[in-house]
Amino acid sequence: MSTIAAFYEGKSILITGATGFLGKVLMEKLFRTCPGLKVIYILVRPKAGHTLQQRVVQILNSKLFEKVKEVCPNVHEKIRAIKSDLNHSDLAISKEDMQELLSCTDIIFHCAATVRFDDHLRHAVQLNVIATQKLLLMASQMPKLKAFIHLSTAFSNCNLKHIDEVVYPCPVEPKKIIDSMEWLDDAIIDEITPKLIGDWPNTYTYSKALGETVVHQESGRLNTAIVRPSIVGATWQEPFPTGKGFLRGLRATPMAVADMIPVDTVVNLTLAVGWYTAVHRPKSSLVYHCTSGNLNPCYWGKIGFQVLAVFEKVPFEKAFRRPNAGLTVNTITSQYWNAINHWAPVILYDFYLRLTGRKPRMTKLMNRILKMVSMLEYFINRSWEWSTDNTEMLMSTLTPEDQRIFNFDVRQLNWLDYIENYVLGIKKYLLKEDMAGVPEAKQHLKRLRNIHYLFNTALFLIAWRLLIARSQVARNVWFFIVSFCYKCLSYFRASSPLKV
Ligand SMILES: CCCCCCCCCCCCCCCCCCCC(=O)SCCNC(=O)CCNC(=O)[C@H](O)C(C)(C)COP(=O)(O)OP(=O)(O)OC[C@H]1O[C@@H](n2cnc3c(N)ncnc32)[C@H](O)[C@@H]1OP(=O)(O)O
Ligand SMILES: NC(=O)C1=CN([C@@H]2O[C@H](COP(=O)(O)OP(=O)(O)OC[C@H]3O[C@@H](n4cnc5c(N)ncnc54)[C@H](OP(=O)(O)O)[C@@H]3O)[C@@H](O)[C@H]2O)C=CC1
Repeated sequence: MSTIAAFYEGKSILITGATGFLGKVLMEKLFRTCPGLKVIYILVRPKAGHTLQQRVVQILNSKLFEKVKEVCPNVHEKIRAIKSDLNHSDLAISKEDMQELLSCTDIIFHCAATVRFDDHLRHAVQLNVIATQKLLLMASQMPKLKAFIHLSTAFSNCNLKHIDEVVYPCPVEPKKIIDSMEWLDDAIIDEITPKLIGDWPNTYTYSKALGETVVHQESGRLNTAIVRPSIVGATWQEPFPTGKGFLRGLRATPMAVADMIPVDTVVNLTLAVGWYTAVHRPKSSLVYHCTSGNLNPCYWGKIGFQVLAVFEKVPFEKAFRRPNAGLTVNTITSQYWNAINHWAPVILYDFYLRLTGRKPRMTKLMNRILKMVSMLEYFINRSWEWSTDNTEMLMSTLTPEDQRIFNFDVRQLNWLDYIENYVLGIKKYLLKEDMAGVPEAKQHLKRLRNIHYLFNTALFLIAWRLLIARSQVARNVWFFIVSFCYKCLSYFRASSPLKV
Protein backbone atom coordinates (compact mmCIF):
# COMPACT_ATOMS: atom_id res chain seq x y z
CA MET A 1 0.00 0.00 0.00
CA SER A 2 1.10 3.58 -0.59
CA THR A 3 2.90 5.00 2.45
CA ILE A 4 1.25 8.38 1.95
CA ALA A 5 -2.25 6.91 1.59
CA ALA A 6 -1.62 4.81 4.73
CA PHE A 7 -0.63 7.94 6.61
CA TYR A 8 -3.89 9.74 5.75
CA GLU A 9 -5.96 6.74 6.86
CA GLY A 10 -8.21 7.61 9.80
CA LYS A 11 -7.11 11.26 9.72
CA SER A 12 -9.30 14.34 10.04
CA ILE A 13 -8.18 16.94 7.57
CA LEU A 14 -9.10 20.61 7.50
CA ILE A 15 -9.00 22.40 4.14
CA THR A 16 -9.59 26.11 3.59
CA GLY A 17 -10.32 27.30 0.06
CA ALA A 18 -11.79 23.89 -0.82
CA THR A 19 -14.31 25.49 -3.18
CA GLY A 20 -11.47 27.10 -5.15
CA PHE A 21 -9.55 25.84 -8.15
CA LEU A 22 -6.73 24.18 -6.21
CA GLY A 23 -8.78 23.16 -3.17
CA LYS A 24 -11.24 21.14 -5.23
CA VAL A 25 -8.48 19.17 -6.94
CA LEU A 26 -6.77 18.60 -3.58
CA MET A 27 -9.96 17.26 -2.07
CA GLU A 28 -10.63 15.04 -5.11
CA LYS A 29 -7.15 13.50 -4.98
CA LEU A 30 -7.42 12.88 -1.25
CA PHE A 31 -10.74 11.07 -1.56
CA ARG A 32 -9.65 9.11 -4.61
CA THR A 33 -6.26 7.93 -3.39
CA CYS A 34 -6.79 7.90 0.38
CA PRO A 35 -10.36 6.59 0.81
CA GLY A 36 -9.50 5.48 4.34
CA LEU A 37 -9.34 9.06 5.65
CA LYS A 38 -11.82 9.83 8.41
CA VAL A 39 -13.23 13.21 7.43
CA ILE A 40 -12.41 16.34 5.47
CA TYR A 41 -13.58 19.52 7.15
CA ILE A 42 -13.94 22.38 4.73
CA LEU A 43 -14.40 26.01 5.74
CA VAL A 44 -17.03 27.40 3.38
CA ARG A 45 -18.99 30.61 3.19
CA PRO A 46 -22.47 30.87 1.67
CA LYS A 47 -22.07 32.56 -1.70
CA ALA A 48 -24.16 33.86 -4.58
CA GLY A 49 -27.42 32.73 -2.98
CA HIS A 50 -26.13 29.21 -2.37
CA THR A 51 -26.02 27.63 1.08
CA LEU A 52 -22.99 25.60 2.22
CA GLN A 53 -24.80 22.36 1.52
CA GLN A 54 -25.75 23.47 -1.99
CA ARG A 55 -22.13 24.42 -2.66
CA VAL A 56 -20.91 21.02 -1.47
CA VAL A 57 -23.51 19.20 -3.59
CA GLN A 58 -22.42 21.27 -6.58
CA ILE A 59 -18.82 20.18 -6.12
CA LEU A 60 -19.72 16.51 -5.59
CA ASN A 61 -21.92 16.54 -8.70
CA SER A 62 -19.22 18.08 -10.86
CA LYS A 63 -17.36 16.09 -13.50
CA LEU A 64 -14.18 16.26 -11.41
CA PHE A 65 -15.76 14.05 -8.73
CA GLU A 66 -17.15 11.34 -11.04
CA LYS A 67 -14.32 8.90 -10.31
CA VAL A 68 -14.32 9.68 -6.58
CA LYS A 69 -17.91 8.54 -6.29
CA GLU A 70 -16.90 5.13 -7.70
CA VAL A 71 -13.87 4.69 -5.41
CA CYS A 72 -15.45 6.22 -2.31
CA PRO A 73 -19.26 5.88 -2.57
CA ASN A 74 -19.84 7.39 0.88
CA VAL A 75 -17.87 10.52 0.01
CA HIS A 76 -20.74 12.82 1.04
CA GLU A 77 -20.53 11.41 4.59
CA LYS A 78 -16.83 12.20 4.72
CA ILE A 79 -17.13 15.87 3.83
CA ARG A 80 -18.12 18.13 6.68
CA ALA A 81 -18.77 21.71 5.57
CA ILE A 82 -18.18 24.25 8.34
CA LYS A 83 -19.69 27.69 7.91
CA SER A 84 -16.94 30.27 8.05
CA ASP A 85 -15.95 33.59 6.55
CA LEU A 86 -12.24 34.28 6.70
CA ASN A 87 -12.93 38.00 6.32
CA HIS A 88 -14.43 38.04 9.82
CA SER A 89 -12.24 38.79 12.79
CA ASP A 90 -13.19 35.48 14.47
CA LEU A 91 -13.50 33.60 11.15
CA ALA A 92 -17.26 33.38 11.91
CA ILE A 93 -17.10 29.75 13.05
CA SER A 94 -19.80 28.67 15.51
CA LYS A 95 -18.75 27.60 19.01
CA GLU A 96 -19.73 23.95 18.46
CA ASP A 97 -17.96 23.74 15.12
CA MET A 98 -14.88 25.35 16.60
CA GLN A 99 -14.88 22.82 19.42
CA GLU A 100 -15.04 19.94 16.95
CA LEU A 101 -12.29 21.38 14.77
CA LEU A 102 -10.01 22.03 17.73
CA SER A 103 -10.37 18.56 19.16
CA CYS A 104 -10.35 16.49 15.95
CA THR A 105 -8.10 18.08 13.31
CA ASP A 106 -4.92 16.18 12.39
CA ILE A 107 -3.71 18.17 9.39
CA ILE A 108 -4.50 21.59 7.93
CA PHE A 109 -4.13 22.58 4.28
CA HIS A 110 -4.60 26.33 4.08
CA CYS A 111 -5.43 27.18 0.46
CA ALA A 112 -7.93 30.04 0.85
CA ALA A 113 -6.72 33.38 -0.40
CA THR A 114 -7.66 36.31 -2.52
CA VAL A 115 -5.76 35.74 -5.75
CA ARG A 116 -6.80 38.99 -7.47
CA PHE A 117 -3.67 40.86 -8.44
CA ASP A 118 -5.25 44.28 -7.91
CA ASP A 119 -7.27 43.70 -4.75
CA HIS A 120 -7.42 46.55 -2.27
CA LEU A 121 -4.51 46.17 0.13
CA ARG A 122 -6.87 46.06 3.13
CA HIS A 123 -8.72 43.06 1.67
CA ALA A 124 -5.55 41.30 0.54
CA VAL A 125 -4.04 41.71 4.02
CA GLN A 126 -7.28 40.63 5.69
CA LEU A 127 -7.47 37.36 3.79
CA ASN A 128 -3.87 36.49 2.98
CA VAL A 129 -2.29 37.65 6.25
CA ILE A 130 -4.78 38.19 9.10
CA ALA A 131 -6.91 35.11 8.30
CA THR A 132 -3.70 33.06 8.09
CA GLN A 133 -2.68 34.37 11.50
CA LYS A 134 -6.10 33.48 12.93
CA LEU A 135 -5.89 30.01 11.50
CA LEU A 136 -2.42 29.55 13.00
CA LEU A 137 -3.83 30.59 16.36
CA MET A 138 -6.56 27.99 15.99
CA ALA A 139 -3.96 25.42 14.97
CA SER A 140 -1.93 26.10 18.10
CA GLN A 141 -4.95 24.99 20.15
CA MET A 142 -5.34 21.64 18.37
CA PRO A 143 -3.84 18.87 20.48
CA LYS A 144 -3.89 16.30 17.65
CA LEU A 145 -2.46 18.57 14.96
CA LYS A 146 0.48 17.04 13.12
CA ALA A 147 1.10 19.53 10.30
CA PHE A 148 -0.01 22.92 9.04
CA ILE A 149 0.57 23.23 5.28
CA HIS A 150 0.34 26.72 3.84
CA LEU A 151 -0.23 27.31 0.13
CA SER A 152 1.73 30.32 -1.03
CA THR A 153 3.03 31.30 -4.46
CA ALA A 154 6.45 31.08 -6.09
CA PHE A 155 5.94 34.76 -6.93
CA SER A 156 5.78 35.89 -3.29
CA ASN A 157 9.39 37.00 -3.77
CA CYS A 158 9.13 38.02 -7.41
CA ASN A 159 11.04 41.18 -6.53
CA LEU A 160 14.12 38.87 -6.43
CA LYS A 161 15.67 37.13 -9.41
CA HIS A 162 17.00 34.04 -7.71
CA ILE A 163 14.70 32.59 -5.09
CA ASP A 164 15.69 29.96 -2.56
CA GLU A 165 13.39 27.76 -0.54
CA VAL A 166 13.48 30.08 2.44
CA VAL A 167 11.17 32.74 3.86
CA TYR A 168 12.69 36.14 3.15
CA PRO A 169 12.14 38.94 5.65
CA CYS A 170 9.63 41.62 4.58
CA PRO A 171 10.73 45.27 4.64
CA VAL A 172 7.90 46.10 7.05
CA GLU A 173 6.89 43.61 9.75
CA PRO A 174 3.45 42.03 9.05
CA LYS A 175 2.32 43.07 12.53
CA LYS A 176 2.89 46.74 11.67
CA ILE A 177 0.97 46.39 8.41
CA ILE A 178 -1.88 44.60 10.19
CA ASP A 179 -2.04 47.30 12.89
CA SER A 180 -2.00 50.10 10.34
CA MET A 181 -4.90 48.52 8.41
CA GLU A 182 -7.00 48.89 11.56
CA TRP A 183 -6.86 52.65 11.77
CA LEU A 184 -6.07 53.90 8.26
CA ASP A 185 -9.04 54.61 6.00
CA ASP A 186 -9.30 53.19 2.47
CA ALA A 187 -8.28 56.42 0.73
CA ILE A 188 -5.05 56.69 2.72
CA ILE A 189 -4.30 53.02 2.19
CA ASP A 190 -4.76 53.59 -1.55
CA GLU A 191 -2.29 56.42 -1.41
CA ILE A 192 0.43 54.56 0.48
CA THR A 193 -0.02 51.19 -1.25
CA PRO A 194 2.66 51.80 -3.94
CA LYS A 195 5.14 52.82 -1.23
CA LEU A 196 4.32 49.82 0.96
CA ILE A 197 4.45 47.20 -1.77
CA GLY A 198 7.68 48.72 -3.12
CA ASP A 199 9.15 46.49 -5.83
CA TRP A 200 6.37 43.87 -5.64
CA PRO A 201 4.17 44.24 -8.75
CA ASN A 202 0.81 43.95 -6.98
CA THR A 203 -0.99 43.58 -3.66
CA TYR A 204 -1.45 39.83 -4.23
CA THR A 205 2.24 38.88 -4.32
CA TYR A 206 3.02 41.37 -1.52
CA SER A 207 0.31 40.03 0.80
CA LYS A 208 1.38 36.45 0.08
CA ALA A 209 4.92 37.38 1.17
CA LEU A 210 3.52 38.82 4.41
CA GLY A 211 1.43 35.66 4.86
CA GLU A 212 4.55 33.50 4.61
CA THR A 213 6.29 35.58 7.28
CA VAL A 214 3.34 35.09 9.60
CA VAL A 215 3.54 31.30 9.07
CA HIS A 216 7.30 31.37 9.57
CA GLN A 217 6.95 33.27 12.85
CA GLU A 218 4.76 30.46 14.20
CA SER A 219 7.03 27.69 12.98
CA GLY A 220 8.79 27.44 16.36
CA ARG A 221 5.52 26.35 17.99
CA LEU A 222 3.82 24.56 15.12
CA ASN A 223 4.90 21.95 12.62
CA THR A 224 4.50 24.06 9.46
CA ALA A 225 5.53 23.88 5.80
CA ILE A 226 5.02 26.21 2.87
CA VAL A 227 4.30 25.09 -0.72
CA ARG A 228 5.04 27.64 -3.43
CA PRO A 229 3.54 26.79 -6.84
CA SER A 230 4.31 28.97 -9.86
CA ILE A 231 1.65 29.54 -12.55
CA VAL A 232 -0.94 26.84 -11.99
CA GLY A 233 -2.77 25.80 -15.13
CA ALA A 234 -5.95 27.80 -14.97
CA THR A 235 -4.22 31.06 -14.03
CA TRP A 236 -3.83 31.67 -17.71
CA GLN A 237 -7.03 31.16 -19.59
CA GLU A 238 -5.54 33.43 -22.24
CA PRO A 239 -5.83 30.83 -24.99
CA PHE A 240 -9.56 31.61 -24.78
CA PRO A 241 -9.34 35.26 -25.97
CA THR A 242 -6.51 34.20 -28.31
CA GLY A 243 -8.49 31.32 -29.84
CA LYS A 244 -11.48 33.53 -30.47
CA GLY A 245 -9.21 36.04 -32.21
CA PHE A 246 -9.79 38.85 -29.67
CA LEU A 247 -6.21 38.83 -28.42
CA ARG A 248 -3.75 38.56 -31.31
CA GLY A 249 -0.55 39.85 -29.80
CA LEU A 250 1.09 40.48 -26.45
CA ARG A 251 4.01 42.45 -25.08
CA ALA A 252 5.92 39.38 -23.95
CA THR A 253 9.49 38.10 -24.11
CA PRO A 254 9.50 34.94 -26.25
CA MET A 255 12.67 33.63 -24.55
CA ALA A 256 11.45 34.32 -21.00
CA VAL A 257 10.68 31.15 -19.05
CA ALA A 258 6.97 30.44 -18.69
CA ASP A 259 7.07 28.79 -15.31
CA MET A 260 3.84 26.85 -15.39
CA ILE A 261 2.90 23.87 -13.33
CA PRO A 262 -0.03 21.48 -13.79
CA VAL A 263 -2.54 21.55 -10.96
CA ASP A 264 -2.23 17.79 -10.29
CA THR A 265 1.52 18.21 -9.78
CA VAL A 266 0.85 20.91 -7.16
CA VAL A 267 -1.70 18.74 -5.39
CA ASN A 268 0.57 15.68 -5.38
CA LEU A 269 3.44 17.68 -3.89
CA THR A 270 1.13 19.25 -1.31
CA LEU A 271 -0.09 15.84 -0.11
CA ALA A 272 3.45 14.51 0.02
CA VAL A 273 4.50 17.60 2.01
CA GLY A 274 1.63 16.97 4.44
CA TRP A 275 2.84 13.41 5.00
CA TYR A 276 6.55 14.31 5.27
CA THR A 277 6.00 17.24 7.65
CA ALA A 278 3.78 15.18 9.94
CA VAL A 279 5.88 12.01 9.96
CA HIS A 280 9.45 13.29 9.71
CA ARG A 281 8.90 16.56 11.60
CA PRO A 282 11.88 18.41 10.07
CA LYS A 283 13.85 20.48 12.60
CA SER A 284 13.08 23.69 10.78
CA SER A 285 10.00 24.61 8.80
CA LEU A 286 10.58 23.80 5.11
CA VAL A 287 9.55 25.68 1.96
CA TYR A 288 8.93 23.67 -1.23
CA HIS A 289 9.07 25.18 -4.69
CA CYS A 290 6.59 23.68 -7.09
CA THR A 291 8.07 25.14 -10.26
CA SER A 292 9.19 23.82 -13.62
CA GLY A 293 11.76 26.35 -14.90
CA ASN A 294 14.98 24.85 -13.57
CA LEU A 295 14.16 21.21 -14.36
CA ASN A 296 12.09 21.38 -17.53
CA PRO A 297 11.83 24.95 -18.84
CA CYS A 298 9.21 26.09 -21.31
CA TYR A 299 9.22 29.53 -22.96
CA TRP A 300 6.44 32.00 -23.78
CA GLY A 301 7.46 31.94 -27.47
CA LYS A 302 7.05 28.17 -27.57
CA ILE A 303 3.67 28.42 -25.87
CA GLY A 304 2.42 31.02 -28.37
CA PHE A 305 3.61 28.82 -31.23
CA GLN A 306 2.01 25.65 -29.87
CA VAL A 307 -1.26 27.36 -28.92
CA LEU A 308 -1.55 28.58 -32.51
CA ALA A 309 -0.74 25.13 -33.93
CA VAL A 310 -3.60 23.65 -31.87
CA PHE A 311 -6.02 26.33 -33.13
CA GLU A 312 -5.08 25.40 -36.70
CA LYS A 313 -6.01 21.77 -36.03
CA VAL A 314 -8.96 22.32 -33.71
CA PRO A 315 -10.27 25.88 -33.97
CA PHE A 316 -12.70 27.41 -31.48
CA GLU A 317 -16.18 28.08 -32.84
CA LYS A 318 -17.52 31.50 -33.88
CA ALA A 319 -14.15 33.23 -33.73
CA PHE A 320 -14.22 37.00 -33.99
CA ARG A 321 -11.01 37.04 -36.04
CA ARG A 322 -8.41 34.50 -37.14
CA PRO A 323 -6.25 33.57 -34.13
CA ASN A 324 -2.71 34.86 -33.98
CA ALA A 325 -0.13 34.75 -31.20
CA GLY A 326 2.33 37.55 -31.84
CA LEU A 327 4.78 38.25 -29.03
CA THR A 328 6.92 41.36 -29.02
CA VAL A 329 9.25 43.02 -26.55
CA ASN A 330 8.88 46.35 -28.33
CA THR A 331 6.44 48.76 -26.67
CA ILE A 332 5.77 50.68 -29.90
CA THR A 333 5.02 47.49 -31.84
CA SER A 334 2.69 46.34 -29.08
CA GLN A 335 0.89 49.70 -29.08
CA TYR A 336 0.57 49.47 -32.87
CA TRP A 337 -0.87 45.94 -32.50
CA ASN A 338 -3.27 47.17 -29.87
CA ALA A 339 -4.50 49.92 -32.18
CA ILE A 340 -4.71 47.87 -35.39
CA ASN A 341 -5.30 44.33 -34.17
CA HIS A 342 -7.34 44.93 -31.07
CA TRP A 343 -9.10 48.30 -31.04
CA ALA A 344 -9.83 48.96 -34.73
CA PRO A 345 -11.79 45.72 -35.36
CA VAL A 346 -13.87 46.01 -32.16
CA ILE A 347 -14.68 49.69 -32.78
CA LEU A 348 -15.75 48.85 -36.33
CA TYR A 349 -17.79 45.89 -35.13
CA ASP A 350 -19.50 47.91 -32.39
CA PHE A 351 -20.30 50.56 -35.00
CA TYR A 352 -21.88 47.85 -37.14
CA LEU A 353 -23.89 46.58 -34.13
CA ARG A 354 -25.12 50.12 -33.45
CA LEU A 355 -26.10 50.57 -37.12
CA THR A 356 -28.11 47.35 -37.02
CA GLY A 357 -29.89 48.42 -33.84
CA ARG A 358 -28.03 46.09 -31.49
CA LYS A 359 -26.17 46.79 -28.27
CA PRO A 360 -22.43 47.33 -28.75
CA ARG A 361 -20.39 45.00 -26.49
CA MET A 362 -16.98 44.45 -28.01
CA THR A 363 -15.30 47.61 -26.73
CA LYS A 364 -16.15 46.64 -23.16
CA LEU A 365 -14.84 43.12 -23.66
CA MET A 366 -11.61 44.40 -25.21
CA ASN A 367 -11.11 46.78 -22.29
CA ARG A 368 -11.31 43.86 -19.88
CA ILE A 369 -8.99 41.66 -21.94
CA LEU A 370 -6.37 44.38 -22.26
CA LYS A 371 -6.63 45.24 -18.57
CA MET A 372 -5.98 41.60 -17.75
CA VAL A 373 -3.07 41.48 -20.19
CA SER A 374 -1.51 44.60 -18.67
CA MET A 375 -1.64 42.91 -15.24
CA LEU A 376 0.16 39.88 -16.65
CA GLU A 377 2.88 41.80 -18.51
CA TYR A 378 5.15 41.88 -15.47
CA PHE A 379 5.17 38.09 -15.39
CA ILE A 380 5.60 37.39 -19.10
CA ASN A 381 8.58 39.63 -19.59
CA ARG A 382 10.85 38.27 -16.85
CA SER A 383 12.45 34.99 -15.87
CA TRP A 384 13.11 33.78 -12.35
CA GLU A 385 15.28 31.01 -10.97
CA TRP A 386 13.74 28.95 -8.20
CA SER A 387 15.89 26.42 -6.39
CA THR A 388 14.12 23.11 -5.78
CA ASP A 389 16.41 21.26 -3.33
CA ASN A 390 13.68 20.53 -0.77
CA THR A 391 11.25 19.39 -3.44
CA GLU A 392 13.88 17.09 -4.96
CA MET A 393 14.82 15.79 -1.51
CA LEU A 394 11.16 14.98 -0.88
CA MET A 395 10.88 13.19 -4.19
CA SER A 396 13.84 10.95 -3.32
CA THR A 397 12.22 10.08 0.04
CA LEU A 398 9.07 8.71 -1.60
CA THR A 399 8.64 4.98 -2.26
CA PRO A 400 8.44 4.03 -5.96
CA GLU A 401 4.70 3.49 -5.53
CA ASP A 402 4.21 6.95 -4.02
CA GLN A 403 6.39 8.46 -6.73
CA ARG A 404 3.86 7.07 -9.17
CA ILE A 405 0.65 7.92 -7.29
CA PHE A 406 1.81 11.31 -6.03
CA ASN A 407 4.04 12.17 -8.96
CA PHE A 408 5.44 15.70 -8.90
CA ASP A 409 8.46 15.16 -11.14
CA VAL A 410 8.11 17.94 -13.72
CA ARG A 411 10.95 16.45 -15.80
CA GLN A 412 8.44 13.92 -17.10
CA LEU A 413 6.20 16.64 -18.46
CA ASN A 414 5.87 17.02 -22.25
CA TRP A 415 5.01 20.68 -22.73
CA LEU A 416 3.67 20.33 -26.26
CA ASP A 417 1.18 17.64 -25.18
CA TYR A 418 0.33 19.60 -22.06
CA ILE A 419 -0.45 22.80 -23.99
CA GLU A 420 -2.48 20.90 -26.56
CA ASN A 421 -4.55 19.21 -23.85
CA TYR A 422 -4.92 22.52 -22.04
CA VAL A 423 -6.36 24.27 -25.08
CA LEU A 424 -8.60 21.29 -25.85
CA GLY A 425 -9.75 21.35 -22.21
CA ILE A 426 -10.75 25.00 -22.55
CA LYS A 427 -12.67 24.17 -25.75
CA LYS A 428 -14.48 21.24 -24.20
CA TYR A 429 -15.10 22.26 -20.59
CA LEU A 430 -15.01 26.04 -20.51
CA LEU A 431 -16.57 26.84 -23.88
CA LYS A 432 -18.54 23.57 -23.98
CA GLU A 433 -17.82 23.09 -27.68
CA ASP A 434 -18.23 19.77 -29.41
CA MET A 435 -15.60 18.25 -31.73
CA ALA A 436 -18.34 17.76 -34.32
CA GLY A 437 -18.30 21.53 -34.85
CA VAL A 438 -14.64 21.58 -35.98
CA PRO A 439 -15.28 21.46 -39.79
CA GLU A 440 -17.73 24.39 -39.52
CA ALA A 441 -15.23 26.30 -37.34
CA LYS A 442 -12.56 25.73 -40.01
CA GLN A 443 -14.93 27.04 -42.71
CA HIS A 444 -15.64 30.07 -40.57
CA LEU A 445 -11.88 30.77 -40.26
CA LYS A 446 -11.54 30.51 -44.06
CA ARG A 447 -14.30 33.10 -44.45
CA LEU A 448 -12.55 35.33 -41.92
CA ARG A 449 -9.30 34.97 -43.85
CA ASN A 450 -11.02 36.00 -47.10
CA ILE A 451 -12.64 39.00 -45.39
CA HIS A 452 -9.21 39.89 -44.01
CA TYR A 453 -7.58 39.77 -47.48
CA LEU A 454 -10.46 41.69 -49.04
CA PHE A 455 -10.36 44.33 -46.33
CA ASN A 456 -6.58 44.75 -46.62
CA THR A 457 -6.74 45.01 -50.42
CA ALA A 458 -9.50 47.64 -50.23
CA LEU A 459 -7.53 49.56 -47.61
CA PHE A 460 -4.39 49.45 -49.76
CA LEU A 461 -6.24 50.65 -52.84
CA ILE A 462 -7.83 53.55 -50.96
CA ALA A 463 -4.46 54.57 -49.48
CA TRP A 464 -2.80 54.31 -52.86
CA ARG A 465 -5.56 56.32 -54.56
CA LEU A 466 -5.16 59.07 -51.97
CA LEU A 467 -1.39 59.00 -52.43
CA ILE A 468 -1.41 59.33 -56.22
CA ALA A 469 -3.89 62.17 -55.96
CA ARG A 470 -1.32 64.09 -53.89
CA SER A 471 2.14 63.04 -55.07
CA GLN A 472 3.76 63.35 -58.52
CA VAL A 473 6.32 60.61 -57.65
CA ALA A 474 3.50 58.20 -56.74
CA ARG A 475 1.72 59.08 -60.02
CA ASN A 476 4.94 58.35 -62.00
CA VAL A 477 5.41 55.03 -60.22
CA TRP A 478 1.75 54.18 -60.89
CA PHE A 479 2.11 55.09 -64.59
CA PHE A 480 5.26 52.98 -64.83
CA ILE A 481 3.57 49.92 -63.21
CA VAL A 482 0.46 50.19 -65.39
CA SER A 483 2.41 50.60 -68.66
CA PHE A 484 4.77 47.77 -67.66
CA CYS A 485 1.83 45.44 -67.01
CA TYR A 486 0.22 46.49 -70.31
CA LYS A 487 3.44 45.78 -72.23
CA CYS A 488 3.83 42.36 -70.62
CA LEU A 489 0.22 41.52 -71.44
CA SER A 490 0.63 42.62 -75.09
CA TYR A 491 3.85 40.60 -75.37
CA PHE A 492 2.20 37.42 -74.05
CA ARG A 493 -0.84 37.88 -76.25
CA ALA A 494 1.39 38.41 -79.30
CA SER A 495 3.45 35.26 -78.59
CA SER A 496 0.53 33.05 -77.57
CA PRO A 497 -0.14 30.05 -79.91
CA LEU A 498 -3.88 30.38 -79.19
CA LYS A 499 -3.98 33.59 -81.21
CA VAL A 500 -6.92 33.87 -83.68
C1 LIG B 1 -1.65 36.52 -28.06
C2 LIG B 1 -0.67 35.48 -27.83
C3 LIG B 1 -1.10 34.50 -26.77
C4 LIG B 1 -0.16 33.40 -26.70
C5 LIG B 1 -0.47 32.60 -25.55
C6 LIG B 1 0.39 33.00 -24.47
C7 LIG B 1 -0.37 32.96 -23.21
C8 LIG B 1 0.12 34.02 -22.32
C9 LIG B 1 -0.46 33.82 -20.98
C10 LIG B 1 0.12 34.71 -19.97
C11 LIG B 1 -0.21 34.21 -18.59
C12 LIG B 1 0.71 34.76 -17.57
C13 LIG B 1 0.26 34.46 -16.22
C14 LIG B 1 1.21 34.99 -15.22
C15 LIG B 1 0.58 34.93 -13.90
C16 LIG B 1 1.54 34.99 -12.77
C17 LIG B 1 0.85 34.28 -11.68
C18 LIG B 1 1.36 34.48 -10.33
C19 LIG B 1 1.11 33.21 -9.63
C20 LIG B 1 -0.13 33.18 -8.83
O1 LIG B 1 -0.09 32.90 -7.68
S1 LIG B 1 -1.56 33.52 -9.64
C21 LIG B 1 -2.87 33.38 -8.65
C22 LIG B 1 -3.94 33.35 -9.55
N1 LIG B 1 -4.50 34.68 -9.78
C23 LIG B 1 -5.15 34.95 -10.86
O2 LIG B 1 -5.19 34.17 -11.78
C24 LIG B 1 -5.95 36.25 -10.85
C25 LIG B 1 -5.76 37.03 -12.09
N2 LIG B 1 -6.91 37.87 -12.28
C26 LIG B 1 -7.08 39.09 -11.71
O3 LIG B 1 -6.34 39.52 -10.86
C27 LIG B 1 -8.28 39.91 -12.19
O4 LIG B 1 -9.21 39.07 -12.77
C28 LIG B 1 -7.84 41.02 -13.20
C29 LIG B 1 -6.86 40.47 -14.25
C30 LIG B 1 -7.19 42.12 -12.39
C31 LIG B 1 -9.07 41.58 -13.95
O5 LIG B 1 -9.96 42.16 -13.06
P1 LIG B 1 -11.40 42.76 -13.54
O6 LIG B 1 -11.21 43.66 -14.67
O7 LIG B 1 -12.13 43.23 -12.35
O8 LIG B 1 -12.14 41.55 -14.11
P2 LIG B 1 -12.67 40.21 -13.47
O9 LIG B 1 -11.79 39.70 -12.39
O10 LIG B 1 -14.10 40.37 -13.12
O11 LIG B 1 -12.51 39.24 -14.72
C32 LIG B 1 -13.00 39.66 -16.00
C33 LIG B 1 -13.09 38.47 -16.89
O12 LIG B 1 -11.76 37.96 -17.12
C34 LIG B 1 -11.70 36.61 -16.71
N3 LIG B 1 -10.40 36.36 -16.09
C35 LIG B 1 -9.99 36.74 -14.89
N4 LIG B 1 -8.74 36.32 -14.67
C36 LIG B 1 -8.39 35.66 -15.77
C37 LIG B 1 -7.24 34.98 -16.17
N5 LIG B 1 -6.17 34.88 -15.42
N6 LIG B 1 -7.22 34.42 -17.40
C38 LIG B 1 -8.29 34.53 -18.21
N7 LIG B 1 -9.41 35.14 -17.89
C39 LIG B 1 -9.46 35.68 -16.69
C40 LIG B 1 -12.81 36.45 -15.70
O13 LIG B 1 -13.23 35.11 -15.63
C41 LIG B 1 -13.88 37.36 -16.25
O14 LIG B 1 -14.58 36.70 -17.28
P3 LIG B 1 -16.18 36.59 -17.21
O15 LIG B 1 -16.51 35.86 -18.47
O16 LIG B 1 -16.46 35.80 -15.98
O17 LIG B 1 -16.71 37.96 -17.16
N1 LIG C 1 -4.12 29.50 -9.15
C1 LIG C 1 -2.84 29.71 -9.24
O1 LIG C 1 -2.29 29.83 -10.33
C2 LIG C 1 -1.99 29.78 -8.04
C3 LIG C 1 -2.51 29.72 -6.76
N2 LIG C 1 -1.67 29.78 -5.70
C4 LIG C 1 -2.19 29.73 -4.33
O2 LIG C 1 -3.01 28.59 -4.20
C5 LIG C 1 -4.07 28.86 -3.31
C6 LIG C 1 -5.39 28.52 -3.95
O3 LIG C 1 -5.55 29.30 -5.12
P1 LIG C 1 -6.76 29.07 -6.12
O4 LIG C 1 -7.41 27.80 -5.79
O5 LIG C 1 -6.26 29.29 -7.47
O6 LIG C 1 -7.71 30.27 -5.72
P2 LIG C 1 -9.28 30.43 -5.96
O7 LIG C 1 -9.56 31.87 -6.08
O8 LIG C 1 -9.76 29.51 -6.99
O9 LIG C 1 -9.88 29.92 -4.57
C7 LIG C 1 -9.82 30.70 -3.43
C8 LIG C 1 -10.53 29.97 -2.31
O10 LIG C 1 -10.48 30.78 -1.14
C9 LIG C 1 -11.79 30.90 -0.63
N3 LIG C 1 -12.05 32.16 0.03
C10 LIG C 1 -11.79 33.38 -0.45
N4 LIG C 1 -12.24 34.30 0.41
C11 LIG C 1 -12.78 33.63 1.46
C12 LIG C 1 -13.41 34.02 2.66
N5 LIG C 1 -13.56 35.29 3.00
N6 LIG C 1 -13.84 33.07 3.50
C13 LIG C 1 -13.71 31.76 3.20
N7 LIG C 1 -13.12 31.33 2.07
C14 LIG C 1 -12.67 32.26 1.22
C15 LIG C 1 -12.67 30.83 -1.86
O11 LIG C 1 -13.99 30.54 -1.45
P3 LIG C 1 -15.25 31.00 -2.33
O12 LIG C 1 -15.47 29.88 -3.27
O13 LIG C 1 -16.33 31.12 -1.32
O14 LIG C 1 -14.92 32.28 -2.99
C16 LIG C 1 -12.00 29.71 -2.62
O15 LIG C 1 -12.37 28.48 -2.09
C17 LIG C 1 -3.95 30.33 -2.93
O16 LIG C 1 -3.32 30.41 -1.68
C18 LIG C 1 -3.06 30.92 -4.01
O17 LIG C 1 -2.31 31.99 -3.52
C19 LIG C 1 -0.32 29.88 -5.86
C20 LIG C 1 0.23 29.95 -7.09
C21 LIG C 1 -0.55 29.94 -8.28
